[in-house]
Amino acid sequence: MNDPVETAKRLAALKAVDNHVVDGIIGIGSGSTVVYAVERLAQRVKDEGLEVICVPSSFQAKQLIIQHGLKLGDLEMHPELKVTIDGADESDQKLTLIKGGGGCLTQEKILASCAEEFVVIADYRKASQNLGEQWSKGIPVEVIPSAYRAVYQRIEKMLGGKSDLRMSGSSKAGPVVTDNGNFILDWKFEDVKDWKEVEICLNMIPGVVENGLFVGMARKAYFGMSDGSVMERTV
Ligand SMILES: O=C[C@H](O)[C@H](O)[C@H](O)COP(=O)(O)O
Repeated sequence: MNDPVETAKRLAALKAVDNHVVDGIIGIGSGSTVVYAVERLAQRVKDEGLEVICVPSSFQAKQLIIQHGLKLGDLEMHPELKVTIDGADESDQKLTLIKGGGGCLTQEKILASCAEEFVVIADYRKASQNLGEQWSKGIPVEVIPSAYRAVYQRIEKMLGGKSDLRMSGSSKAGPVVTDNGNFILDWKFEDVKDWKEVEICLNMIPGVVENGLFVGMARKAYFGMSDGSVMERTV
C-alpha cells in the first residue's frame, strides 16, 4: 500500500485492535479507518480463535462485520461493550473529538458511551492542538428534518457561527439522510472556550438528536503518522 494516508490509517487500526481487543463484545465505529480495524479483527479471529461479537454503529459498519464473517450483535442484546473502536474527523490534545463526517455520530456516541473503553484510530491529518485547525467543515448536528431551520436559527443565536444543511451531492438531489432518517447540519463555530458547554447546549435545543462533539469520552487514541510510526495520545 503506497498511499501514506491509507497506510497511516491501517497502522493505527492494527495497533488499537492488537492492544485493546480481547474476547467479548466490541463496538464498531464507522468510516474509512474502521475498515482496517475490522480486517484486523477478522484476521485475529481466524489466527487466534478470538471470540468477539461486534455491535455496529451504522449500516456501513454492519455490512463490514457481515462481509468479514464476524459475529453480529446489537445493543438490545449487548448493552455493555468491552471496547468501542472508532475513527474521528479531528482530535485535540485532550481527545475532544469532532465526529460525524460520515453522518453516523448518534449511534457512534451511543456505542462510545456503552463501552468500558473508547479507543480512537486516525491518520496524522486528524491530530490537532485545538479543534478547527484541521477540520474546517464544522460540527455535525443530527436534526429531526422538520426542525432543521428552527435548530439552525437557534444555534446561530445562542452560539454564533453559521450552519449548512448537508447535501447529498451528485447521486441524489436534496439533503443527506442519516441511518436514522434525519438531516445533518454542519455548524461552523467561532471562538469556543468550553467544548463540554457547547456539546450540552447543542443537545438542549429541541429538534437536535445528537451532535458530533465527543468530550471526555476517549481516553486513548492512535494516530498513524506519515513516517510509518504510530503516535499514541492518552488522557
Ligand atoms: O460519521 C462518521 C464518523 O464519525 C467517522 O468515524 C469519521 O468521519 C472518521 O472517518 P474516517 O475514518 O473515514 O476519517
